[in-house]
Amino acid sequence: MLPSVVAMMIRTRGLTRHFTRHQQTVEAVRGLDLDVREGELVAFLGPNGAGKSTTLRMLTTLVAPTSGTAEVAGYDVVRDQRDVRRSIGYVGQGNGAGHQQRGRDELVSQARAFGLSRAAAGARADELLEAFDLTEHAGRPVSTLSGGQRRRLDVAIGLVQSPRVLFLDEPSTGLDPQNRVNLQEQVRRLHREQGTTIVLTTHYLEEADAIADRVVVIDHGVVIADDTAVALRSGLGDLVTLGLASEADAVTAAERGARLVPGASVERAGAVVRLRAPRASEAAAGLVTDLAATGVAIARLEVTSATLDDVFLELTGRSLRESDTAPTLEGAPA
Ligand SMILES: Nc1ncnc2c1ncn2[C@@H]1O[C@H](COP(=O)(O)OP(=O)(O)OP(=O)(O)O)[C@@H](O)[C@H]1O
Repeated sequence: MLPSVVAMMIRTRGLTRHFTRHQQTVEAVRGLDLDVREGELVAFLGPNGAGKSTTLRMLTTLVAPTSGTAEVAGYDVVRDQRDVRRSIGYVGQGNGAGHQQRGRDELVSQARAFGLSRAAAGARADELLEAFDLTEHAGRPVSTLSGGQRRRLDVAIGLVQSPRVLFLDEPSTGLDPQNRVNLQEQVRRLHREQGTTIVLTTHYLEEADAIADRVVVIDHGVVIADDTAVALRSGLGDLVTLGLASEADAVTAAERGARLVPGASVERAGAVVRLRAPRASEAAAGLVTDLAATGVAIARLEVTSATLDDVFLELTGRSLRESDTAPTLEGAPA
């Protein structure tokens, strides 16, 4: 029996997975506590090897937890594997679609595998082809589709059984920027129109920012931040960079900035001053006027909002863009 109402669509407590190979242990996921409500669109963001895929594979019953618990749609991922699988769609990394099959046939056979009649399977396939702009390519063998079209077909296949939760593992990796944006739009539309709970993994900062209601930042198998992208970024504040005509002017600007911008952290390097503070952009105009009145000439002014990469840097001391290499078994954290 499918519980129609569950308090949380996903609930994990102390979810942990170790891998042991050649007598070395990697703690891929370490004590994950996570609650995802029905209808949320959540992105797991983290560098390669952070534990995102392993988390997804536990939630989709593909990998058993070493310890801890996880429930999906009200079902335990260890005890109620069949019910979990019936409630979810899962699109793994790479292409799941068979290469010689035609796109529409692939969708129909998946739908038939889930027990739909021939007519209902055909109707569902057509509906999904339409939703993912694939109708005109429906009769082509999957091997002839472009990377973006194939990925959209993968996501469509994950939706055949109208799952309560859709898991997407790095859906846009390997796609060019245009196809990536296109896929993101389709995912957001699916979420908006159908209200499907969606959990996806990504190591693209822009993707997490653009697509998700909520960003769970994972590093070395633990959650290091969990909030909306806006809240994560605004927690760090805006960055105001002032280029001054001389070092002496920069010293004055740093002093005035520290006084005039509430809660600012101020750094000076030569003739450049950087101020970071919540809503510093609003205080920037007042600072410019103040400095002009003091006779300090500003050669350059730049105001930028924090990015998710700044958030990751603040939390870990590493840039997500730079730390994007997979740790080896030897290099993994103990
Ligand atoms: N089957 C396995 N055997 C041994 N180690 C594994 C296995 N699967 C994952 N790992 C290790 O667990 C850690 C977490 O891997 P995981 O794939 O979950 O990270 P990820 O955040 O999804 O990375 P990516 O973005 O590269 O997919 C890595 O150090 C990885 O090498």
